[in-house]
Amino acid sequence: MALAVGMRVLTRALLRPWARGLRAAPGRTGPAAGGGDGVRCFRSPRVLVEPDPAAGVAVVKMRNPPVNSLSLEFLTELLISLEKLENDKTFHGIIITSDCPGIFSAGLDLTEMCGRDPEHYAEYWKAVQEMWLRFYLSNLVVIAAINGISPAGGCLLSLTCDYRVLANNPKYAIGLNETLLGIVAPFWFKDTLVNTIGHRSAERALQLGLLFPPAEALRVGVVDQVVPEDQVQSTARSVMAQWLDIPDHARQLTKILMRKPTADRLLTERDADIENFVRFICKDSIQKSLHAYLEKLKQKKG
Ligand SMILES: CCCCCCCCCCC/C=C/C(=O)SCCNC(=O)CCNC(=O)[C@H](O)C(C)(C)COP(=O)(O)OP(=O)(O)OC[C@H]1O[C@@H](n2cnc3c(N)ncnc32)[C@H](O)[C@@H]1OP(=O)(O)O
Repeated sequence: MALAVGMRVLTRALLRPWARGLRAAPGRTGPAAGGGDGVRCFRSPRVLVEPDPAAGVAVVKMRNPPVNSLSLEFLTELLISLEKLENDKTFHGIIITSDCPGIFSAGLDLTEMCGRDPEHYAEYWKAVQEMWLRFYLSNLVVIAAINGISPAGGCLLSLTCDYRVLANNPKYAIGLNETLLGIVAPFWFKDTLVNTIGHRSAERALQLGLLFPPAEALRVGVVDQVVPEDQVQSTARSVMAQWLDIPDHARQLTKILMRKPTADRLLTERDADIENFVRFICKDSIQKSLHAYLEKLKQKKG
């Protein structure tokens, strides 16, 4: 228990000033109607939280259209929602899913990594680290109901969860495809994938930038279950019930036991990781490839 409390204190202490500022800002987030049972439902412009107090579960819907790219503001709102749910003793589990049809998350927001200054890159990267740390170490059961394509950072967010349910739609794919963009998945992205699918499969997937369609994602273990699209949410709910049957303290401590060494690696190298990212992303060659990639995305439309 002391370990669990220690981890919560540590991760809370890591909450960035940008998050504190936003939390205090009136009108950005705020309590909304949550029923007559005293449980509050928190909303923010890009995150919709649907609480089910009787089940001890909240569904967190990402709605940052068009593609749920993980911008600085969106990451901040996601973290604040997570923190609020963690601090509310009503909740023991969350299901994270998308409100954008066909897209779980397009990953990190490329516009946050292009044509900005080094200070911005550092701030953005710290927010990405924070998202990973907070979700990876959350004391809640976190289940991803993946109802759309989920490349790169979108896959990373799924990999922080305790269980992944993917909709069986041939248009959906999931994976860390960074090499296809000419960028390198950082060591903690890599560690999370290795912890999920093993070293050999991770090495192949990372070098080739593989995006796995549902059947392959299940075979390699990137996801735990593939179900018809209309059963993703209900499956996530029944899996959640099974996880919530386990005594919470034993499950939480086991989660920390399994994940702490991986998280510690980033925690001890956090500043160096930010410096590496800023140095890497500021390179002319990287900026050119990211610009070209964004242009290609825009031209795709016609
Ligand atoms: C030495 C070691 C040092 C290591 C240092 C670290 C190195 C850096 C590591 C960085 C890790 C990066 C992780 C990432 O997550 S990068 C992002 C990866 N994501 C993708 O490649 C997905 C890109 N998007 C798509 O493929 C499609 O958009 C998608 C299939 C998701 C949806 O297709 P759809 O046809 O529905 O929509 P559009 O393509 O038309 O897109 C609509 C608009 O959204 C914009 N868009 C899309 N994706 C992003 C994004 N990730 N960020 C920002 N904006 C995005 C797209 O441009 C369209 O915009 P417009 O409407 O303005 O045209």
